[in-house]
Amino acid sequence: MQAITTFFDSLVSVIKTITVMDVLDVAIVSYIVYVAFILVRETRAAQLLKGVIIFLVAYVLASQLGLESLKFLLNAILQFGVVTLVVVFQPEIRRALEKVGRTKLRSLRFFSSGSTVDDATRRKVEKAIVVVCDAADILSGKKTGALIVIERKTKLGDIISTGTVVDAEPSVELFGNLFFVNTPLHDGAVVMRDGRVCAAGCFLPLSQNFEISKELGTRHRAALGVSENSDAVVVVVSEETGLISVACDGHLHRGIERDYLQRLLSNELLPQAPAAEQKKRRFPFGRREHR
Ligand SMILES: Nc1ncnc2c1ncn2[C@@H]1O[C@H](COP(=O)(O)OP(=O)(O)OP(=O)(O)O)[C@@H](O)[C@H]1O
Repeated sequence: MQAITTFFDSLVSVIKTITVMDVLDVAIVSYIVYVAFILVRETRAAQLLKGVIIFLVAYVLASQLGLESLKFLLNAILQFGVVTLVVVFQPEIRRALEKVGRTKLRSLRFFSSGSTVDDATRRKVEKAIVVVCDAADILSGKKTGALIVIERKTKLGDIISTGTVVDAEPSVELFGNLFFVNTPLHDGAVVMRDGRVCAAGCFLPLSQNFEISKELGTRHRAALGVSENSDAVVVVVSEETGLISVACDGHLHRGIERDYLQRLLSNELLPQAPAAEQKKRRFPFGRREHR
């Protein structure tokens, strides 16, 4: 009984020393950990996170139990580990930092005041989405390979500069011409910006993801690559199978029907009303991922 009283006394005295700033401090750190977890949840960095936690637990145990050799070894790994992790996970770190950079205050729930895109831009994007879907459907039927990158907030100037500037209103005929086999611009990707076809024949970075299915060639790897390094949405039509796929946020969604493609692109590219935005999930019709 005496021990319990002493325990509660010391608990109360510890609680009394907690200030508002301590609570704020813990809340901020918890939020950062939560955001970091959300950012890495569906990337290969998630496995890394587990590895790091196991490593830290081993380090603490080694220190507590006085296992000096193990502690020395873990210490040595730790010294090189940080640099190695930064090099190996450079794409993930870059993407996470870009995501943080793209966060707008008003997109936080407290500041949310609805859509900021004017009606004219919205109509232009809506029209472009329909054209991209129609074109993808037709190219899919003809088994003509296509790669269409739709720029969002991350500017793709470095990718556009590898191709030829087109700057044209999108149309099914234009996409048909651009991807027609053996024409000068059919090799590479078309980049769209603000509802217009900005450039064609662009070279994209290939994905470094070693978990991608072996049956996927460089067109799909290029689509994934640009979606890993930016917030672009990429539509791919396979020359081999005619399948339509979409790469977004480092994920490839294969075998998509035209109508599903239109709903998906609308969800990703058109700002939602605040209430709808809260309900919105990425790829709301279920993940169709095949790697
Ligand atoms: N880094 C790249 N950037 C842009 N386009 C690329 C890139 N790599 C390949 N491509 C395009 O993909 C074409 C080659 O596709 P490949 O057959 O290797 O890929 P795939 O994923 O198997 O596609 P498909 O199913 O259409 O055959 C190239 O001719 C080129 O048009």
